[in-house]
Formats: sequence, C-alpha cells, structure tokens
Amino acid sequence: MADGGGEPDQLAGERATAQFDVDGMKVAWAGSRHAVEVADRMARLVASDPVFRKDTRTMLSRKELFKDTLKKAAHAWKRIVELRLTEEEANLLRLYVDQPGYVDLHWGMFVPAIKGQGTEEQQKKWLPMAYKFQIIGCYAQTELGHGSNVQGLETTATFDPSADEFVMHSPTLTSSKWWPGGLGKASTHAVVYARLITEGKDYGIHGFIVQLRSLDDHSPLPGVTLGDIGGKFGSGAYNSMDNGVLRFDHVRIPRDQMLMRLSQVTREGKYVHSDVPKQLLYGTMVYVRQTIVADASKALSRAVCIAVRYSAIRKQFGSQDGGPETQVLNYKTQQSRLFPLLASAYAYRFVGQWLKWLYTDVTQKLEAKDYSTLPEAHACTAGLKSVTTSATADAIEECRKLCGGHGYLNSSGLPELFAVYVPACTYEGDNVVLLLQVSVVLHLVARFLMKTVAQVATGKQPVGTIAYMGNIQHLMQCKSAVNTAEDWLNPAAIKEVFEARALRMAVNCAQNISKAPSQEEGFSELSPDLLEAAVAHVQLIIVTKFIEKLQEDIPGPGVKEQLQKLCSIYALHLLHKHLGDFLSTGCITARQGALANELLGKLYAQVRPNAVALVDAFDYTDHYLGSVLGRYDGDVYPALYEEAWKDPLNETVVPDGYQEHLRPLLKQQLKLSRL
Ligand SMILES: CCCCCCCCCCCCCC(=O)SCCNC(=O)CCNC(=O)[C@H](O)C(C)(C)COP(=O)(O)OP(=O)(O)OC[C@H]1O[C@@H](n2cnc3c(N)ncnc32)[C@H](O)[C@@H]1OP(=O)(O)O
Ligand SMILES: Cc1cc2nc3c(=O)[nH]c(=O)nc-3n(C[C@H](O)[C@H](O)[C@H](O)COP(=O)(O)OP(=O)(O)OC[C@H]3O[C@@H](n4cnc5c(N)ncnc54)[C@H](O)[C@@H]3O)c2cc1C
Repeated sequence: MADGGGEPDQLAGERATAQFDVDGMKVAWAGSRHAVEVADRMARLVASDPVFRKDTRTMLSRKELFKDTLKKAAHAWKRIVELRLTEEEANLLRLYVDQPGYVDLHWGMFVPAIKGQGTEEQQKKWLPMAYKFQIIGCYAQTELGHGSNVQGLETTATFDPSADEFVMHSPTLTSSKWWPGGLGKASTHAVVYARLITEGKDYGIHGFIVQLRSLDDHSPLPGVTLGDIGGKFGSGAYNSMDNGVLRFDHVRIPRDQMLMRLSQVTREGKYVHSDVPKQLLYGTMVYVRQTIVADASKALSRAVCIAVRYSAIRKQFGSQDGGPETQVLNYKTQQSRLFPLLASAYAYRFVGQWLKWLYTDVTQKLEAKDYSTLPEAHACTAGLKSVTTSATADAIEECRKLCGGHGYLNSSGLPELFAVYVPACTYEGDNVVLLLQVSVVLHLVARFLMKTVAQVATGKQPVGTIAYMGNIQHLMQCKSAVNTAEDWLNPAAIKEVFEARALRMAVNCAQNISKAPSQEEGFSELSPDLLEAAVAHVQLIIVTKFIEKLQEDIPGPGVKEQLQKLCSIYALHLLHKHLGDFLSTGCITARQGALANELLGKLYAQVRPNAVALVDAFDYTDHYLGSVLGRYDGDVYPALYEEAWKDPLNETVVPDGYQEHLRPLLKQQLKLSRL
C-alpha cells in the first residue's frame, strides 16, 4: 500500500544507490564478522518472542509496566539458561529486550563492584549466588543529599568489635539512599557505600554488601526501610526501573561483608590500607562509564536510523505540474542537520571500541599491580562519557524534529528513546562534574590538562591521549596550511588544528589561573573556560580514534571510502560548530573556516545516495528500533494509521467522561445559546 506519497519500495530504490558493500560495513560497525552473527541471532531471537513485545509499552500504567519488566527479565533469564547462552550472547539478548530493569544494575554494577573491590574469598562466596540469580543486587551509592560529591555521603558503617559486626545506619533524612536502580522493589542485596568508622575514627567511604530483603518472602529485613522514589520523565521509558530509597536503622552485618580488596578492618577493629590505590573504590564507575560510551553510539544510531529512513520516505513541496514531491532527505538543510549525526554515530562506535580496549588493558595492568594508567582511564572514561552522552541526548531530540510532527508520536519511538536516554547525562556522574572538578569536587578532565601543561614546562613528557601536548613548541605557533576545500580531506591537516585548538585552550586557562590570587580561586573563576578546554580535548580524542580506525585494514568494496567521508564530516562539522575556538586561538583563518564549510556541503551530497544503506549497516531489527517511522520496509503510513487505533482512548467511540463532563457542558452551551 502506498497511498498519499508514502512509497515502501522507495527504500529499495535508496538501497540500490549505495556505493559500498553493506555487509562489509556491518562488520566494521560490529567489530568482527562473529560480532555481526551473534548480534543478528540474538536480535532475531528477541524479536520473534511474543513475551518481548514492546509496542504498547507506553500505554501501560506504572504498575503494569513494572510487572511487565519483571516478566521480561525472568523470561530472558529462562531463555538464557534453556539455550545455554554464552555471556556475550546473554548480554546481547538483554540489550535487545530493550527495557531498563533491575538486571542492568545487577550485572552492570553489583557484580562488577564485587569483582573489583572484593577479595578473592568474597568473590568466591558472593559471585556464584549472583551468577545464578539466587540473589539480586544493586549499587547503592547516591543519597538524597549527595550524589556528585561522593566524599559527602552520610550513611555510616560503624564497627562493633564486641560482635565482630558493622552497624549500618542512616543518621539523617539526607543520608537516605536515593536513586539506585533495582533497589525500590527487586533487589535482595546491595553494595552500599558508607563512611567506615572504627576505633572512633571516620575512614571515609567504603563499600559493604548488605542483605535488604528476605530470601523467603521478599519483605524488608528488620531495620531496613525500602521503597520506590516515584514516577520519572516520559511515558514508559525509565519508569520500568524501580529506582529506590533505602534507610538503615542500626542494621548489623558481619565484618566480612565489607569489601576488603582496598582496605581491611581486623577482628580487633584496626584499619589497614593495602597498597592498592584508594581511587579503585571508584573502579565500578570507571567500568560503567566505559559501557555508557558504547551505549551512546547505540542510542544515537537508533535515532539516526529512524530519521534517515523516514526522511527518505517523507515528501514535501517541490511538485510542479503534478510531478513527484521532494523527499525531505534531499533538502540541504535536512542533510546538514542529519548527516553530522550519522557521522557521530560511527565516531562514537569506534571511540567506544577503543575505550573498551583501553579499559581491558588498564584492568590487566591493575591485576599485575601496575596502577600507572589509572588516571588515563579515569580521564578518558569521564570525559568521553560526558561529551558523547550530552551530544547523543541533543541528537535524539534533533532526530525527533527531523521527523516533523510524526516524530512527536510515541509510535515513532523517539520520545521514549529520548526519555530513556537523557538521564545518561546525569547518572554515573553529572556531565559537568565529570568535565570540571574544582577544589572539593575537582574538575577532573580540565585539571588533568592543567597538570600536563605544568609537566611539559618542567620537561616531563605526557603519554597516552595527552601525548600531543608534548608537541607544545609546534602546536602553540603552527598555522594551518589548508589552501583549498579539498585540503581538509587530509587527516593530518584536521588532526593538527584539533590538537592546536585543544592545547591552546588549555594553556590559556593555565595562564589565566596563574594570574589569580590562588590556584583554587583561579580554578573556580575559570571553570567555564576549563570546561570548554576539556570538551576540545575530548573531541580531539574522538577525531583521532576515528582517523586511527581508518588506518586499519577495512575489508569490503567502498566501505573505507564511506568511512573516510564520515570521518571528515564528523571533524569538519565540529570545526564549523566551534569555529569561534579555532579562530580565537589562531589555529585557522576565517577563509580556512569557510573552506571547511564548503567541503562539508560537497561531502553531504556524496553521502546522500548512501545514507539509507549506512543506517542499514547498524543491522537493527524493527523490534529493536520500535518505530513505525524507521521500519525497514518503509511502509510508514499504514503503520502509523494502524498504530493510532491501538491507543486505549480509541477503545470506545464515545469517550469515558462524556456523560459526566462533556454532555452537561454541551447541553448547557446549547441552552445558553438559545437564551
Ligand atoms: C553490560 C553492562 C551494562 C551496564 C549498564 C548499566 C546501566 C546504567 C544504568 C544507570 C546506572 C547509574 C548508576 C549511578 O549513577 S551510580 C552513582 C554514580 N555517581 C557518580 O558518578 C558520582 C560522581 N562523582 C565522582 O565520581 C567523584 O566524587 C568525583 C570524581 C567527582 C570527585 O572525587 P573525590 O571527591 O574523591 O575528589 P578528587 O577529585 O579529589 O579525587 C581524588 C583523586 O581520585 C581521582 N579519581 C576520582 N575519580 C576517579 C575514578 N573514577 N577513577 C580513578 N581515579 C579517580 C582523582 O583524579 C584524584 O586523583 P589525584 O589527583 O589525587 O591523583
Ligand atoms: C535515572 C537515574 C539512575 C540512577 N541510578 C543510580 C544507581 O543505580 N545508583 C546510584 O548510586 N545512583 C544512581 N543515580 C544517581 C546519579 O548517579 C546522580 O544523580 C548523579 O551522580 C548526579 O548527582 P546529583 O544528583 O547529586 O547532582 P548534583 O551534583 O546535585 O547536580 C546538580 C547541579 O549542580 C551542578 N554541580 C554539582 N557539583 C558541581 C561542581 N562541583 N561544579 C559545578 N557544578 C556542579 C551539576 O552540574 C548540576 O547542574 C541515578 C540517577 C538517575 C537520574
């Protein structure tokens, strides 16, 4: 059916114009042929199972939605066990179920916290139970009064040597644990972060495994108050998650439930710190921030896939003498808004793959007691988490607008995607806090840059992602040699200006801070500038990792060529957007800025015939996309029409409430008009 301008075979036509091998691109996107195969198999398994249907999710009440989430989680687990899925397969299956729930925190934070901060003995005791779901765990760090400032948490764990126990207590209202996912209704256990007090001394924040609910009837244990913190932004969306509140009234736990890899409390109550750096307390957050960067590319690519396919179907204006109207994807404005987002999805995918490698490398080094790369892992995960999630949240909203009015319908999938995604800018570290840490809660990435500038001055060479700063002599005074628009296709030209911009912004901050009465005041006063310098540094990392990816062997006809175009678009759209930075730091001239923009226009035209195939390479099922606008077959209008009738409001022709509220009103108006 193709009434009213919607032509399903339009997408087949679009696919026919692709100038590259889509299967090859799928491999580049997924990371390997094996990854494509497993993802494809798991996505289809979920899509074909009626229990995992999600098309009416936004119409459920909170209670129905939560019960539906419990059902899906239990069914997913059943399938994982029945089919003996590997860890990789199980993770993908959960991903494609696509409904936030307690399992995310169980696998994503509870288990990693025990792995990272528990001793071998503790791991042996707790992990097998967690792996078999004999216990369900969450990560209870944030409190009503403090989230960003972890050192400010108030919950106490006071050691009582007479009983060999810790006493967990919530001394104030603001010390109530508040937000942990899975805590409200599902978890039986939590890793709780609390101030360790022994021999009358406060040793700061430590992790403890605490049982919260009975394993027999799920009721809260004595002294434990538990509940859900209430409805959240959007319909459906993150309301499937039971973010919870927890209070302790002198709850006792055995001493060996303190996570003791970093430090221990002896039977006598002596506090002993091991040689492991105390920052490893934050290790679970580093792990999750790394996964959040990978998730940014997933969320962004979903939104872009919907917007690109729909833009190829949607037609407006341009018809003369009854001829066909123009696909909105052909409008240059649509392309200049959409194609940088398409390029960003690929950029985040590749930087996410690199960050996973970095995290694995750091973890291996930590196991060998080499802690030297921990600051690099912290800075990269914090900075990339911040920049990619902020840009992705903005991009999903932009994709909604790119789909016009229909993008605002729940059936487009975009409102729910936005509502689920947007807290990523806040959880696992507020994005501003992660970029800026001043004095008490220090501005991390920026300070990392500042420290490096100081080191360069004293001759110590920076390494890793800040190695470019060692090239300070050149980067402080180089001028871009770009002379034609096509010169911007040279990755070296791009890299040089991004490096110079990031370094000059960091140095400017350093110089201005040194003029302040104290370093602390300088950091505080200049924190908005430090934030921008940190963003410039992180964008450089993303651009660099994309360029490095292109130096690899990328098989498949035309695949590398397309990625080269997307890499140029990613970098040049940033250059265009942040032109002020590049001009004010003297890295480029206004003419070179204009040449970059000229090239962008040409690149958009080259991407246009490949756009639909480039989003097909994400290999998403219609189930996972959850969008009538993004359907693979492009049969948008019948689907939109059909979907509307599923709304509970359409269950009756005359609405509930007519008799009480509409009829009397109408009758009264009728009487009044007769007066
Ligand atoms: C499959 C898996 C799926 C997973 C899906 C999950 C679902 C997701 C669902 C959503 C789930 C949401 C779940 C949730 O939301 S869980 C709750 C998440 N909460 C946060 O993220 C809180 C954010 N705050 C902080 O991280 C800290 O308080 C900061 C960093 C701000 C300050 O900190 P602090 O007050 O201590 O002050 P300091 O700055 O003096 O720092 C002292 C030193 O420590 C170093 N340092 C700091 N941090 C780290 C670090 N991380 N690794 C290594 N090192 C680190 C730092 O460089 C400094 O080093 P040096 O300069 O002295 O050398
Ligand atoms: C959906 C969701 C799920 C969550 N899940 C969990 C969970 O499972 N477990 C858990 O423990 N926690 C969880 N959290 C809590 C989350 O980690 C915190 O909300 C987050 O770390 C931000 O802290 P905050 O709420 O204290 O924000 P605040 O720090 O109060 O932020 C408020 C404002 O102050 C600004 N600000 C704060 N400090 C500074 C500073 N030093 N300089 C400049 N600006 C500053 C911020 O940028 C922000 O604009 C979750 C939160 C959400 C929304």
